[in-house]
Amino acid sequence: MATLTPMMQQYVKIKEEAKDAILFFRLGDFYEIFFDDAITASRELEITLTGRNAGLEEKAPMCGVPYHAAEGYVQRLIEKGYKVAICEQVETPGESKGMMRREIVRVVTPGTLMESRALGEKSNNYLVCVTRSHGMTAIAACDLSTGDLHVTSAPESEEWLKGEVGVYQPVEAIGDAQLLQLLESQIAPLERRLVCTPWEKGKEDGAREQFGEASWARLDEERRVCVARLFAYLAETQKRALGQLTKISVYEPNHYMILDPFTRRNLELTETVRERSKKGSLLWLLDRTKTSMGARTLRRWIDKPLLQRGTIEDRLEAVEYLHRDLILRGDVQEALREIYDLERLVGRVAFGSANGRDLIALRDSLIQIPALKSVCLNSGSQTLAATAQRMDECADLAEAIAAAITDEPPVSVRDGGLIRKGYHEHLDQLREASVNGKRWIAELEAEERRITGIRSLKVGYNKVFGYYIEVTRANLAQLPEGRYERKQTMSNAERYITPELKEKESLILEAEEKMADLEYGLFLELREQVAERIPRLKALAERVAETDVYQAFAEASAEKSFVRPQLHDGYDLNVDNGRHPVVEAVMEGGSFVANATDLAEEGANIMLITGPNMAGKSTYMRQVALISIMAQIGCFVPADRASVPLLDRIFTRIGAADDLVGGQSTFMVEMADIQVMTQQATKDSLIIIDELGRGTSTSEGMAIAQAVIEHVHESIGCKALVSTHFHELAHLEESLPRLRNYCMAVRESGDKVTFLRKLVAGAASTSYGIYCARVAGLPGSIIDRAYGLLQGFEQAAAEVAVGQTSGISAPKNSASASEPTLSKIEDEESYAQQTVDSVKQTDMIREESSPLESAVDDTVAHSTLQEPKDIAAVPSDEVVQLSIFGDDERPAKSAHTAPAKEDLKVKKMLQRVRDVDVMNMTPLQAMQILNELKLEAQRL
Ligand SMILES: Nc1ncnc2c1ncn2[C@@H]1O[C@H](COP(=O)(O)OP(=O)(O)OP(=O)(O)O)[C@@H](O)[C@H]1O
Repeated sequence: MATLTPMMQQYVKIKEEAKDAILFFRLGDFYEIFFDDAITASRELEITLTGRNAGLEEKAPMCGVPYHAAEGYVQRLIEKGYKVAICEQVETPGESKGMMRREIVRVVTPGTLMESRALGEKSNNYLVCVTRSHGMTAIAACDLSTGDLHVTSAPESEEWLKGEVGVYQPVEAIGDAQLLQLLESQIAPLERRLVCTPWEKGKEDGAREQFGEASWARLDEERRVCVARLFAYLAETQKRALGQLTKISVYEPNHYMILDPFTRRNLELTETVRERSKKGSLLWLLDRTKTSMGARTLRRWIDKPLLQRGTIEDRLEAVEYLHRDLILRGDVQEALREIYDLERLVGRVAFGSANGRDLIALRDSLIQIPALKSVCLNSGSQTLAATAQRMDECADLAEAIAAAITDEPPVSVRDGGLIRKGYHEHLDQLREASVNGKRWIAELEAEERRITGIRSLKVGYNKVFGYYIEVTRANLAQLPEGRYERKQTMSNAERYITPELKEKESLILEAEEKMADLEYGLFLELREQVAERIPRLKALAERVAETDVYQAFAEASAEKSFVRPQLHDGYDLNVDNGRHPVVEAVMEGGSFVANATDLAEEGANIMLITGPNMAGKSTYMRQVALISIMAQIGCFVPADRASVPLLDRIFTRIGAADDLVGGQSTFMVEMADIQVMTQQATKDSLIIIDELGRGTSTSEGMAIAQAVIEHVHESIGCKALVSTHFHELAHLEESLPRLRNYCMAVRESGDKVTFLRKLVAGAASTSYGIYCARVAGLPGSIIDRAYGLLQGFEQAAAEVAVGQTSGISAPKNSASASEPTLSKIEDEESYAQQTVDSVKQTDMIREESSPLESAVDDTVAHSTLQEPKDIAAVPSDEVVQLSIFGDDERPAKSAHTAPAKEDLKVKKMLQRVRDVDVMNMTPLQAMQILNELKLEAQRL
């Protein structure tokens, strides 16, 4: 039987330690990859797959990458979701007999990347560990590149876990297999990608030692378990000291507003729903930070609005000073501009990869601190002064670096040229020796020419023979006897040496070698000094980042005319002329229409908003949520005045892009969300539901919507904004004392509808669905027919309503409540059956089209409708609700007889037309559906 070669035996043994990673096996100047790893890597990296004799009958598949270019390849594999184990030769050639020793020196994983090229400057790169112990679920989130480590825990709850992990947008997760499964199914589809590794090993002693007895003692049991596991994973993959991990930031979940992953996405806090880009998000709007640390902190703040009023007021106080004092703001910005990414610099120092340039960047950053500090101390703001007071200038370090490192050091730390003259006596002597030696040699040429009289004589150098004197063949006769020793014969010349030349040469070479070693040693010493100050530097970075966020808030607030919100511990939320900050920012010409909000414990706390598509309902509801979030992160808000309570949670159910998860239908997702909401919302929460109950048949949807609204009203008592297409729900205002109807005002003139974007009291009377269909270009005959049918339906519904109590009641039996309107229009049995079928089919069509409703494209659909030229110019008394069916506009009343089969088709068609939710579609989807409708219409 064939046996593996000794080297391949070594490979196989090492590969055992890194089964889930691609093993880069160092052989000379290459990392070689073998067997299945080679097949995967050659495919993913598009490199040639070859074979190597491994002692087996067939060659082992192999591919390789040069060691100096490995970083890029490793990165590409990591980006594709692989882990890479780096195996190095850990002894120099010839050190021992036989096979050279090799070991895995590091396993690179998505969550443990240190190479800055692969890391987003303005975002963290989190690895999370999730564990279950002592009846609790714990989360530890770590960014190894900055040394950030956050830990928290809560009584076991999947909802909580999903929400909390989502905050970190992790790229990698480890811990309990079961919890990871949950994350894989729930978080991974929302985040870019999540590499999960079940991990049971803990290293409590190691972690305790790392973070110190005192901070360990403060951790609850379940948090210790979690941190210990995370630490074990890091220790095992990184195989080196992790000096950047100095502090555990412990927090309690109830210190922050809870925002579940959907709410964060729906409100577009850090990225947009559709493109998933930062542009168009709240983060994008507010990011006026000058440093990467500031940018990362801003993102964290936006993801975690505060619940302690004192801390929020502190932030607002700093923002206020910076907001009103332009010069102060300018000075702070100026000082921040020159500060590099201290956190990542520190990370590289701890990791051992910081070079001379990193230390110079550190020096330059530290030099700015006194100026920043003094500006903040003299700002008048207590918050800024307190932050500045805690800024450790680390002046000793700045001086040490300035004294040691040259201004423009090379990238490499091993080849010299790093250390300043005058820093180290022996180094200076060596330099002197080298310089003198070189000068002596430079002078030698002239001297020998003079002595020999040979003008073409020259002194040269090559790697094999070192320095030599070269004389051309033609001049050999002129050489004085015995002066030189022949070393090398060339075709046209002879090369000679002299003992003195050799002496100088060894002096120079020795000096240069020693110099490089000495410089490297001195550099490492200095880097070690920096490493000792990592906790101080990290604390400084935190303060700088905070200051940066304050000035960013102030800058954005000044530019966008935001005002300082008044926070209070009560219930009521009052906003005068509130705006949606991002919609406003992207709209040209400042035409955003501001709207007020008044939600009061003693008055109305539920707003039921009706109105046609595109009227601005979603924008308004999101704006209320955003104003609260901005206030609770300590930023000014887009309004003329805002008095806001501390919300413990914002819950949104906005029908956009929410059916991404697990292929569930929109309706199922909606119901699951509502279930969570009913369980978790408290009186201090804000609930926002857009298009409640739209995923199912009209009557069932309406019934569910009513039941949910009643529950919010009666049992939860929180503030709620609910939009609905069901105008019929307006009657709830009569039975629910704390609910008020609102609608978005619309003005009609002739056959044009103008959206005024103004919120007014009262309910909307129509949804303008057919109007939208006309604007979308459906044939006139269909539109006329649709109006005729609609009139018939309305009449029939009115007749039916006469015999019923007002409004609809929660259905006791959904079967009986599922087809009230259509089935009652006709009494013919066969027609009733057809109608039931048609309703069912309509429902199916809705189900099918639900994914189309998952994305919002306002702009294209928007542009198909007439817009007001100048909204501000619309007199307020014109802001009234009119029926689109002005008598003169309405088509002649058609005789309403028992409908023929065609009518049924038209009804179905009409139903679809009414259901088309153009605003919630991408342009492509809208075009597709409109084409379909046109074709169908032509067939009719
Ligand atoms: N207050 C406002 N001032 C100016 N323009 C606005 C305002 N509110 C919304 N808009 C514009 O109208 C567009 C549609 O708004 P929005 O999506 O909120 O409508 P909607 O009533 O929720 O519609 P749908 O029911 O179809 O979802 C927005 O993209 C924005 O461009």
